[in-house]
Order: sequence, then C-alpha cells, then structure tokens
Amino acid sequence: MSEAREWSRVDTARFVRAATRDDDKYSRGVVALRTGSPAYPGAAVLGVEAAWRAGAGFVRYAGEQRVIDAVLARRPETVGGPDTGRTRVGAWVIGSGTDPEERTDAEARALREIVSGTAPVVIDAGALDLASGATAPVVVTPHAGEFARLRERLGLADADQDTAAEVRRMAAELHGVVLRKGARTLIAGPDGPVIAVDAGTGWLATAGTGDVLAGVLGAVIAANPCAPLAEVAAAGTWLHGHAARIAAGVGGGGTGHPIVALDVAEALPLAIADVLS
Ligand SMILES: NC(=O)C1=CN([C@@H]2O[C@H](COP(=O)(O)OP(=O)(O)OC[C@H]3O[C@@H](n4cnc5c(N)ncnc54)[C@H](OP(=O)(O)O)[C@@H]3O)[C@@H](O)[C@H]2O)[C@@H](O)CC1
Ligand SMILES: Nc1ncnc2c1ncn2[C@@H]1O[C@H](COP(=O)(O)OP(=O)(O)O)[C@@H](O)[C@H]1O
Repeated sequence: MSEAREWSRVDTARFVRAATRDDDKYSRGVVALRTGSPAYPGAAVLGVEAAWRAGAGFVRYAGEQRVIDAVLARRPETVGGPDTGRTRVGAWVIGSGTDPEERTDAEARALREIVSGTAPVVIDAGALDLASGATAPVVVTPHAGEFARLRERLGLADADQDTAAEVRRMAAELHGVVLRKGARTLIAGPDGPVIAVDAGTGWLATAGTGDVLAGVLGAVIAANPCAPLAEVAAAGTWLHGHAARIAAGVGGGGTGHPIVALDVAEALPLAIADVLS
C-alpha cells in the first residue's frame, strides 16, 4: 500500500490570504477559462462562478458566443471574447464541458497554445487527451472513469498496487500534477508525496461539482504563483470540500441535505472566511 499524506485545514491556510490595501485585481490572481460548449454551456458558467467566488481578482472567459452569453448572464464581471486571456493570465482552466470529438481546428490550435505556454493549466474532462503533450505546468483532474481512460491512453494500464501508486505513476509519466477526484481525492506531482483530501460529505457527488472544482483550482493557483503546484491544488480541493460541507449543512455532525453545484460555488467565500479566522 502506498502512503498518502492527509491534507488539513491548517495546510490549506498556508495558501489562503486576506486581501489587503496593497492589492489590485491583478495581484489577487487572474484566471482564464476556455471551457464549456454549446452542448454543455453550464460547465463554463460553473467554473467561472467558482473562480470568482474562490477569490480571483479577474476572470476572463474565452469561447463561443453562445457560451459567453450564458457566462455573462450569470457573472457580468467576467471579461469574455472568442480569444481573450492572452495577457496577464495566472492560471488557465480548460476542458470542462467539452467533447474532444467535437473539437474544431481553431479550438485545437487555441488549446495547444495554452498547454505550450508558461502559465499553469488545469486540464479537465474533454481536454485530458492534451495532457501528455503539454509543456506548461499542469494539473490534470480526472474522475475515476477518466482516470482509467487516461491510464489506458498512456499505456499505464498494467496493474499497480493501489490507486495512490497509480496516481503517482501517472504524475511521473506526465511530468505534472495528477488530481484523481473521488470521495477521497488523491493528488501527486512528479516528485513528493501523494496527498489525500477527504471531501467529508457524499452530498458533493452531484453533476457539475467537478466543473466548480476546476474553477476553484484556477483561482487558488493564480493567487499562489510561486508555491508547489500539488500543494496549491490540495488547498483548492480542501476549500471545495469545505464549501460543500457548509452548503450541505453537515458542520454540526448531522447528515445534512442535498446541494447542487452552484451551492458549492456560492459557499466558497464562507469556506475562505473560515480558513482565515
Ligand atoms: N452542467 C454541465 O454543463 C455539466 C457538464 N458536465 C460535462 O459533461 C462532460 C461529460 O462528463 P461525464 O463525467 O458526465 O462523462 P464521461 O467523461 O463520458 O464519463 C462518464 C462515464 O465514466 C464512467 N465513470 C466511472 N467512474 C466515474 C465517476 N466517478 N464519475 C463519472 N463517471 C464515471 C462511467 O462509465 P461506466 O462506469 O458507467 O461504464 C460514466 O458513464 C464533461 O465535459 C463534463 O465537464 C458534467 O460536469 C455535468 C454538468
Ligand atoms: N462520494 C463522494 N463523496 C464526496 N465527494 C465526491 C464523491 N464522488 C465524487 N465526489 C466529488 O465530486 C466532484 C465530482 O466531479 P466530476 O466527477 O468531475 O463531476 P462533474 O463532471 O459532474 O462535474 C469531485 O470533486 C469529486 O471529488
């Protein structure tokens, strides 16, 4: 069995800071998302909402007009355009709510440019196939099904001892951070320990919460440009779980109640305030 380091609230606090009088919208962190599609516009809305609610100072959205319209209807603070976000980007989020089978040549070019850049990239869902060619620092965020498919694609499908070992091995293969989502999310970089982040509530298992996580990761990475990427990703994952616990009302030891993905995004400010207190 591989050992995993259990991630805590105290660990998370190292990557969360209060805004100060010296901050501006850029110093708080700029997140750019190229997510969503006409089939899944909601994924873009959820990621953008989460990036704002996790404390980003500036959120840019690049994508198709129909999706931009949906994003701006929910969050008019967002700067959208077909190809925005080339300047001053602290972290990219790509892939949530997209289907690689539907990818146009223009979209493929834009995504290749992002994963060949210098800003860290959160690679989710429909962009996971681009992880192996990336030269940018990456955090790939597969769920169990996507993780199995990615292992297959990378030729890693022969048996490892356990999931933590598989995550570590994929991270070494990709030279990036692998964040394998689940009730207990496992995170590893090419070096260093495997980190385990317990969600703490099964109510988080609802459609769209992975899209929310991708936005949170973008914001926390953009706010922590010099920190180790695996640890920053763990801090974002912990905040996401804590927001779900707050939204679902499980804090007092009760069973809580159902939530939807937007509830998680909307509880992020309270999760951050709690970590800062
Ligand atoms: N509102 C929106 O816009 C939303 C948009 N969304 C977007 O939808 C896109 C498709 O994403 P997706 O995850 O639904 O489908 P897909 O990647 O094809 O995998 C599904 C197959 O994998 C397997 N599987 C095994 N374990 C699993 C697990 N833990 N969790 C899930 N699946 C697991 C299982 O196969 P089975 O085990 O049944 O054979 C299952 O049939 C993606 O771009 C996403 O961002 C969603 O976020 C929802 C809200
Ligand atoms: N049983 C569970 N308990 C707690 N959290 C879970 C459970 N199952 C999944 N999650 C979390 O819910 C989120 C689901 O993400 P994902 O599978 O990408 O869904 P979607 O694609 O619908 O957004 C992840 O953050 C994952 O860690």
